[in-house]
Amino acid sequence: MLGEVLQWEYPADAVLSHWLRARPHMGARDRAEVAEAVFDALRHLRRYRHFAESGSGPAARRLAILGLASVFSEQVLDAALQEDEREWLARLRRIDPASLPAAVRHSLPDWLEQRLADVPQAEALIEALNRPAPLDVRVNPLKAERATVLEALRAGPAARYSPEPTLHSPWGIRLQGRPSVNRWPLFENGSLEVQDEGSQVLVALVAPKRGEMVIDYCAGAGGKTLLLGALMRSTGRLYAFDVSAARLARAKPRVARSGLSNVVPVVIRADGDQRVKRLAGKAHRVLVDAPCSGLGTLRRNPDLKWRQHPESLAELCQVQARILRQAARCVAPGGRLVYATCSVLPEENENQVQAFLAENPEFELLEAGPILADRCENLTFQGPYLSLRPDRDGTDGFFAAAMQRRKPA
Ligand SMILES: C[S@@+](CC[C@H](N)C(=O)[O-])C[C@H]1O[C@@H](n2cnc3c(N)ncnc32)[C@H](O)[C@@H]1O
Repeated sequence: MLGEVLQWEYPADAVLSHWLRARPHMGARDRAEVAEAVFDALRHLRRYRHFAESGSGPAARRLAILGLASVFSEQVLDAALQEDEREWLARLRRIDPASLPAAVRHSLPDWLEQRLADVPQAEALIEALNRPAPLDVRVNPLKAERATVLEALRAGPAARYSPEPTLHSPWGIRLQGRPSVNRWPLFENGSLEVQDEGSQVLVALVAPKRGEMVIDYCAGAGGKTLLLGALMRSTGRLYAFDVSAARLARAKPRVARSGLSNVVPVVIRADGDQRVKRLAGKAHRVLVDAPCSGLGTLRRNPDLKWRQHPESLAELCQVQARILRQAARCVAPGGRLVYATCSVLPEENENQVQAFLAENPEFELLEAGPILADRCENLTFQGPYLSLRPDRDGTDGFFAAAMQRRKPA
């Protein structure tokens, strides 16, 4: 299966789910261990490939052994290996990672190692992106209170996942391990959704109010739509736009579970969409959760660093600029435009916002800190943007900028 993942034809989690679905009799623990080993191999692929050069036998087996070494104790794994494999692994265990070149140690392609070097405290960020993430869920404020849900989780079988309130988001609960949240009654009745804490904070920056007209311009499967709608207390109108009908379709059951009645999903065209044109200058808030490299989510999607390349990134940057320009036209005078990504690269983030503001003087940048002060505690701000990082904030990497269309004088 690792061999198939390494063809890069499909995202790793899709290959893994397909493989696991074909093995219905495999136990929950075995499934979790296979998933962990595959993701570990993807996280550390460059380092493991460097190590695998010294072994013998099929390369995918050597990579799999290195992934499994992160899951099983030395004793358990060694018992399943051949003599030469045991000796090879023992030799590797003695290598000091600090002796390896940085890009090999960090398991990054050269181009990405160079781009990340410009980000402040790059080493800490890269190390955090190379570690597995906990799972964050969000309480649906329309249906439940965080304290009540937390109490219920701690009193039931979910207690083994050590539920804790998230530090920054007032709606989040952090779980350790790999719980199957989608089978929990609180999930089925719409009280809980899976959503990274960073994504929750980003919605707080949009801060929609009751009765407003709001557009989630790149709504996808509705991760942020659901919280936007709940903050509007299911009033007003919340357009969920996306060019992908398949992604929007995945939002449908989630909206149904959440109890929201203000969401209007619309499949739009990338250019010249008439529905978008009709909304020119009308929306109080527009969120652009732009398609991006996703490099801020490497903890959960480690294959992204191997699936992206400088050309795909340059293309994404052009798409981002175009979507931002189009979405901005929908913002009413005095209304708010939020541009967000789950990337940590300046070219997808600050640089996009600066270029947009230079071209569109009718928009001004707002300070994210004061907007978030009443809802989200313990956040660090350096400048006007919201920037979240796994090493500092414990969330995936996110960026967001809030802008306002000036009212005519
Ligand atoms: C980062 S994802 C959105 C994730 C979603 N907001 C969430 O929180 O779950 C970006 C989305 O932008 C959509 N997209 C790509 N090009 C677009 C365009 N020109 N206009 C609107 N949406 C677009 C993609 O289909 C994708 O669903």
